[in-house]
Amino acid sequence: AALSESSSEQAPDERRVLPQAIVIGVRKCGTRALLEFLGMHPQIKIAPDEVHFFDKDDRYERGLEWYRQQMPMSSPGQLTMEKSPAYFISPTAPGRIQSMNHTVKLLVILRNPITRVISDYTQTFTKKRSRNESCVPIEDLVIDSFSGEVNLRYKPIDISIYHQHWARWMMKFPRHQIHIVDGDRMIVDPLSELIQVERFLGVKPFLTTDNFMFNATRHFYCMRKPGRATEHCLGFSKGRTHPQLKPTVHQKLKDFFRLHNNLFYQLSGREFHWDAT
Ligand SMILES: Nc1ncnc2c1ncn2[C@@H]1O[C@H](COP(=O)(O)OS(=O)(=O)O)[C@@H](OP(=O)(O)O)[C@H]1O
Repeated sequence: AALSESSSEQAPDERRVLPQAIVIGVRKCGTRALLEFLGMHPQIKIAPDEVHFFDKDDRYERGLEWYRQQMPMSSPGQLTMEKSPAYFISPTAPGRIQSMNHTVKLLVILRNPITRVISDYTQTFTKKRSRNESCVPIEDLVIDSFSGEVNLRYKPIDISIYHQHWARWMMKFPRHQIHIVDGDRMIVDPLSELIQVERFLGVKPFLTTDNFMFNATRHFYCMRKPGRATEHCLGFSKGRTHPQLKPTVHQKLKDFFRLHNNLFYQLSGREFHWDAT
C-alpha cells in the first residue's frame, strides 16, 4: 500500500477510505454488473475484488484498518464502494456494518428468486464440470426426493427466500438507507436502474445511454467507459446459459416462492412481479 500511495499516477489528495456505500448482495443477481457500471461514474471508486470483511470471521478479526487498505484510492468528493454478495445472508454482517458506520448507504440487487436459484446452480454445475466431477440435475436438488416438496436444505433455495434475510437488515438500518435495484430490469435496461442509484447515492447525474452498448453475441449490455474507444463486457462467468426446468418443478417452485415473495413485498414496501413469469 505504501508503494502505490506514493505512485506518480496518483493525485496529491488521494488516499484510501472506508466505503460510504456497500452492495450487500444478492449473489447471482447482478452484483458485479451493478458495481462495474457504477465504477464508470467519476465520483465513484470501486474495490476490484469482493472483500468479504463482514461475513468472514477471520477477515473481520483483521480489523478496520485492514479493510480500509482493501479499498481503492480516492479523492475527497468521491464515494468508495465495494460489493460482497454474502453480506446479505450473513447473520453478523448487518451489526458489524452498522458499528463501522451507521449512516453507510446500502444497495441490494434482487432478481426473480427462481432465476437466481437456477443461476446459482449453473455456477456450481459449470465449476464441477470443469473439474470432471459428476453433476446432479437441478430438479434433484431443488426438490426433496423423499417428501416431493421444495428442498429447504438446498442453499440456493434458502438464499432466494429474501424476506428472512431482509428482516435482519431492517433490525439494524432504517428503510431509507437501503436501495433496492431490480436485477431483472438491469439486464434489459441498465440505465434506468442506474439513474435511480445515482440519485440514492447523491452523486451528480452522469451515466447516459452512451455508456451502455448491447452486445448481440453476449446478449447483455457492455460498458463504454469514459475516454475508452472499445466496449468492455463482464467476464464469461457472467451470463451463462441456464438449464430449462421441468414445468412441474417450475410450478412447484412458483407455488413455494409466492408466499415468501409476498412477505418480502410487504416488508420492503417494494413490489416485483416475480410470480407472473
Ligand atoms: N451486463 C451484464 N453482463 C453480464 N451479466 C449480467 C449483466 N447484467 C446482469 N448480469 C447478470 O449477473 C449475473 C451474475 O450475478 P453476480 O455478479 O451477482 O454473481 S456473483 O454472485 O458475483 O457470482 C449473471 O447471471 P447468469 O446469467 O446466471 O450468469 C447475469 O445474468
